[in-house]
Amino acid sequence: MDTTRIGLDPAAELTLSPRVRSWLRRRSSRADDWTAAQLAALKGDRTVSVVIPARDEEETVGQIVRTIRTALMEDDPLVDDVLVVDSRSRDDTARVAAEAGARVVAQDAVLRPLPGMHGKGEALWKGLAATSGDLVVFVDGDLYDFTADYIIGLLGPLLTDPGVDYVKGFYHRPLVNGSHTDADGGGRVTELVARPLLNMYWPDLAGFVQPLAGEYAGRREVLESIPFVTHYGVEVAHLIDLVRWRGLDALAQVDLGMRTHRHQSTQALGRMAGQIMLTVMDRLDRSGRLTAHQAPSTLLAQFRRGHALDGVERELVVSDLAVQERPPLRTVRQPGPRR
Ligand SMILES: O=c1ccn([C@@H]2O[C@H](COP(=O)(O)OP(=O)(O)O)[C@@H](O)[C@H]2O)c(=O)[nH]1
Ligand SMILES: O=C(O)[C@@H](COP(=O)(O)O)O[C@H]1O[C@H](CO)[C@@H](O)[C@H](O)[C@H]1O
Repeated sequence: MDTTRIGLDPAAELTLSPRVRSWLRRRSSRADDWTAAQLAALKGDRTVSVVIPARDEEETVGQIVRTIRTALMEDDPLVDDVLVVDSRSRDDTARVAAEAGARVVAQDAVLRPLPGMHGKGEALWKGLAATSGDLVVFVDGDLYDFTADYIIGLLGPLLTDPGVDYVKGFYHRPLVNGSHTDADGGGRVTELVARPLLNMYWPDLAGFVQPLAGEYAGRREVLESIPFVTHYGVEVAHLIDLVRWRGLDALAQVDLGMRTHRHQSTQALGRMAGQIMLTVMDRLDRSGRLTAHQAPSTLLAQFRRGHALDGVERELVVSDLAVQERPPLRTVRQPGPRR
């Protein structure tokens, strides 16, 4: 595409906007900028909850919980509560997490009079409801190389700068496929879907290295004031909603080094991508920037090896990608942390 067609001087160096470059300088940090002892001393009477959404994570959740308990509850009292939200697991996630020392709640047991919704965003919203920490840290339960530095890094800006409301982690994301590792092949939905869409419609968010990172933290009063999209739309919706409500400067990011996790299949990521696209289109529609004359279908037809179908040597798999949305938690119950 000819850059002049979109108003760019062909000779100009293509770079981030001055606002984003300034934000990068001021709002990026590293996990080793702080120590657990320093932050534990700075914490004062503020409390910290860690929420781990976990669906079928029996292989990894125990080590994550033990690491947090040992380093950040016993050695240095930085964390006050570790909650694993058992998200309809079909394995021993709940037992493994409890034996490792976590509090465990079943996703559908929280705020029970409400009918249950589905997916990761629901697990996170229920985890927020089932904890009381003034600061809340979200960590995926499928991480292979989790260290306490993830939590320390995410809490650093929140405990040292009252102007920061929400902190995203970033890291190198290898794609590990059996014996083969692509050093930067992870974050496939980030690179193929989320990053292009955010750059197109919310260029102020272009400085986030990992906009879909599953490790992030925020102030409770802020987290309880934003909606949680269900399934995998939750992360992209948080950034869009927060930058609009609190402004870019209330957001920060921290370098957590490296992240390896259990990878989903390409077709599973196709469903995730669809949920993220539906979430983005919803936000564009709400802001009047992309009014759909016809609502997008939420059905996704995928094909895999298997039974022949109508002359095609493939098995048809149709999924409904529809996402829902939990309202801000404070609209559902009394605001603020419950001691
Ligand atoms: O319905 C769900 C789907 C996912 N998860 C958890 O959310 C985290 C991230 O999900 P996943 O690993 O599937 O996403 P990916 O990291 O592959 O993008 C993991 O701890 C999952 O166990 C969950 O609690 N409920
Ligand atoms: O970043 C991504 O593209 C996806 C998939 O990562 P991989 O390609 O499996 O490394 O993973 C993230 O996206 C999800 C949706 O926001 C988050 O919920 C996950 O925590 C995060 O791992």
